[in-house]
Amino acid sequence: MMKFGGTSVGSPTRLRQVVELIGKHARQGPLAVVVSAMGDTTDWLLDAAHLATEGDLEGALAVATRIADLAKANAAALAPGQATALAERVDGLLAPLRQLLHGVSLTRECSAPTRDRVLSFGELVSATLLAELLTAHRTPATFRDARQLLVTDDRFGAARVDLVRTRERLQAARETWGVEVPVLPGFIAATPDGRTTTLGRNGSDYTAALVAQGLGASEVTVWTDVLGLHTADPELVTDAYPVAHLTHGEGLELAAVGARMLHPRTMIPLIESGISLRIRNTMEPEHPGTLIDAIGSRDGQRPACIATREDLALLGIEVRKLSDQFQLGERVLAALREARVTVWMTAQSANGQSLAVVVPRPDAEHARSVLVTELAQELSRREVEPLEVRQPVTLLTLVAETMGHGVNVAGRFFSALGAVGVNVRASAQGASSRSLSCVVDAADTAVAARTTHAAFNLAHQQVSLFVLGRGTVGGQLLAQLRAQQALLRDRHGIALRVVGLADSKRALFDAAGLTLDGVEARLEGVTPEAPQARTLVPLLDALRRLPVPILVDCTAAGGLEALYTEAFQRGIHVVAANKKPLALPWEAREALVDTARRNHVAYHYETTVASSLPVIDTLANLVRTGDTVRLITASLSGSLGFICNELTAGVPLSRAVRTARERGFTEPDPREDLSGTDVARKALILARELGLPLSLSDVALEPFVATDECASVDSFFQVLATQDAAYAERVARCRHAGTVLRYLARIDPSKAGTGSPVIRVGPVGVEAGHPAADLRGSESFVSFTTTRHSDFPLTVRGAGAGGAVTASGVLADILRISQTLRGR
Ligand SMILES: Nc1ncnc2c1ncn2[C@@H]1O[C@H](COP(=O)(O)OP(=O)(O)O)[C@@H](O)[C@H]1O
Ligand SMILES: N[C@@H](CC(=O)OP(=O)(O)O)C(=O)O
Repeated sequence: MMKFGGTSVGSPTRLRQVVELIGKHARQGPLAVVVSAMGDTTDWLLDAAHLATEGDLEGALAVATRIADLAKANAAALAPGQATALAERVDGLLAPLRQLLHGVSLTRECSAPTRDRVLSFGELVSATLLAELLTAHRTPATFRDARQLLVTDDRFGAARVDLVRTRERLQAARETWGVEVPVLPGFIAATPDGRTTTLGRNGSDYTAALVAQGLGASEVTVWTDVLGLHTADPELVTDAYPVAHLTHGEGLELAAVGARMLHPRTMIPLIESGISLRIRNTMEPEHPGTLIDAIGSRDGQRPACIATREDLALLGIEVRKLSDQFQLGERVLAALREARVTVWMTAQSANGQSLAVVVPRPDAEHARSVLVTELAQELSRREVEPLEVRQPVTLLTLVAETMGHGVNVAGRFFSALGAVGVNVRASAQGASSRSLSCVVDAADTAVAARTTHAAFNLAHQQVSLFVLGRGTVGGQLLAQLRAQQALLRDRHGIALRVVGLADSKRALFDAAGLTLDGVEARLEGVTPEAPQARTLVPLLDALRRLPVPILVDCTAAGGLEALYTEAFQRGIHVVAANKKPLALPWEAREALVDTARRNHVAYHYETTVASSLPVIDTLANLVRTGDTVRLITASLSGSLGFICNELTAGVPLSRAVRTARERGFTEPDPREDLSGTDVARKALILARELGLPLSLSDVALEPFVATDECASVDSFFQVLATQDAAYAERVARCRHAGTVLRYLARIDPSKAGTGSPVIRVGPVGVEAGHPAADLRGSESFVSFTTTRHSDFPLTVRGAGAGGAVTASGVLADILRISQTLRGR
């Protein structure tokens, strides 16, 4: 048995392949064919019915013409010599459809039986034409009307098949058929009195399974447009991959929870009769595709599949009174069964007091009114809360044969969803232990499918980065990512993907990941747009939907705290080298940190003090472990450290500053360093880690160079040159006194509340033996004198400035988030 889906017969190229495949297999042994409507014909027919109901007959007939044109074009391409005859055939077949649409437009009513009749024309046309085309290509074939073979009840739209009568008819028919290949329309059937019914969307697979069973076929091949059944819908999850071999049980579970590949009932006849099912790609017929049989995979490779069923509604029913007299679950399900509403999932609380039911969204209102009637008395006595309907929602299910044996499957499933901020509205685990289902909002479908799929199928943790700034730090970060990406993925299981890059005026974003080679030049090509922070907010909405989203702030810009807040509120982590948001007035800084905490996201800023040196984390650990910090002394400015060393070596001030700037040691605006403001900010960040509610105005600050009169960076350099001699003299005085000029910060928590400043920042002449005396180049140091480290202060020392080291610190912060998520 071969079944060809709409995707296989939608274009001449594919149809040609179908005719060839059938020809080849028909020569090898008896073969039967089931075919679906061409391309999207079924959707078009639904549109036509809708337009006619609205009274738009012209629109409805135009749709009918579109369907006819597609069929004629396909037929003409395959059998040019018979184009006219086949076109007439198509028109003849569709004439009753036009009459039907006419009728609907007059009555403005399209009942379920009428809708099924309208829908049947898609399959009728494609099966009739396929039989003709096969015959024209020397594979004798005959159209066999499924409506005379498949007997159903009268649940139009989702009819139930009378299996016994259907099997009898198929067996009897087979006796009368000749050697020609029978070509049957999928999806359609009829009631015992001959009224056309349909089996539900994607029902052709079910037709194929039933016909295979009735005719005694050994195998069913479903030909489609993908290389088999994938671990998830490949349209939603780009990383999904085809599964080679599944058990019938897994196939049944996937079908039951709504994997679009398989109609819910397809597996049953196959299991009953031990028929294997293959899913293959029409355009790649050599590829083995997916095999679903009684045995399943023998090589122990058992992928976990994610199925998504969309366009559903969740009905919530809650009993107020604690009592078991309602038998809520039984009554609700019986009422819905009676009303012929399909129930995709139910979840009942352990005490039976609340119940969630998932139904097709188009049936939601009907289901609600059925339940309101069923529970009318209880509702009027206010024993049951008013029914809640949430829609549209998606049923997301993890299916794996070995799930029952795995540890922490549910934990991984739900924490993956939680990590990307997806709310689980209801959940259920079947007794089979083969599946775990949950209901999520429709808007979360893609992100939920991608994250859960990755959590179970991918060896690596995906991380999505939105990088702000491409200056000294941002540029280096991109270079390091380029260099480390492959190693991090292959050796450490972390796949870092830069999805966004922005500077102060432009932004680039691609959810699939930006190619890092040449990305800066591409950003340059974007039309500038300002103000930046506001235009970035919509991109955060896209970022939050990606796995482990992190906003990486490599700028030194002010005012980004609003963007951080927006990020935190969307469940996005922030890694920042930017000190400014941390130097805001105490309350604003607290509010920012608190927003991150409340939204359970990380805000890492190790590089804001002494670049990549482990200062913040060291201090946080001292505090967390109950040590008391008595004094912090530090040389926190790599640039001022460098400048002091240059001055000591006899270099004039203005030249020393220029070199520091060129080497990337200073802030973009060197006045921030030379005024001492940058050091004051860093000292403030450290003091606040101790819980001291201080602000920048509390810092006793003596600048290294007064920068007040300089309106611009250029004028500042002019002023600097006039001070070269004074600074040379100052250094000489220090040398004379046996000291070295340094710019230090001192934090003394014991001064808190005394009126004396806790934080002092300024130039100091230090004597030999002081930890700052022999600092080289741009080296920084921070020393913590604590209760536990009282005799020998805990000292952190090393390169404390520069693009490359800062970027490596930023990368380390990013990795810290990724590793925590992997539980390492
Ligand atoms: N788990 C899955 N594996 C493969 N394809 C899937 C899966 N889930 C959804 N799909 C989608 O189903 C499509 C094929 O289904 P369908 O449109 O019904 O094809 P056909 O017309 O051939 O029956 C694929 O193109 C793919 O986008
Ligand atoms: N044409 C019907 C039946 C079907 O199964 O089609 P396909 O094989 O293209 O999924 C539908 O669209 O629902």
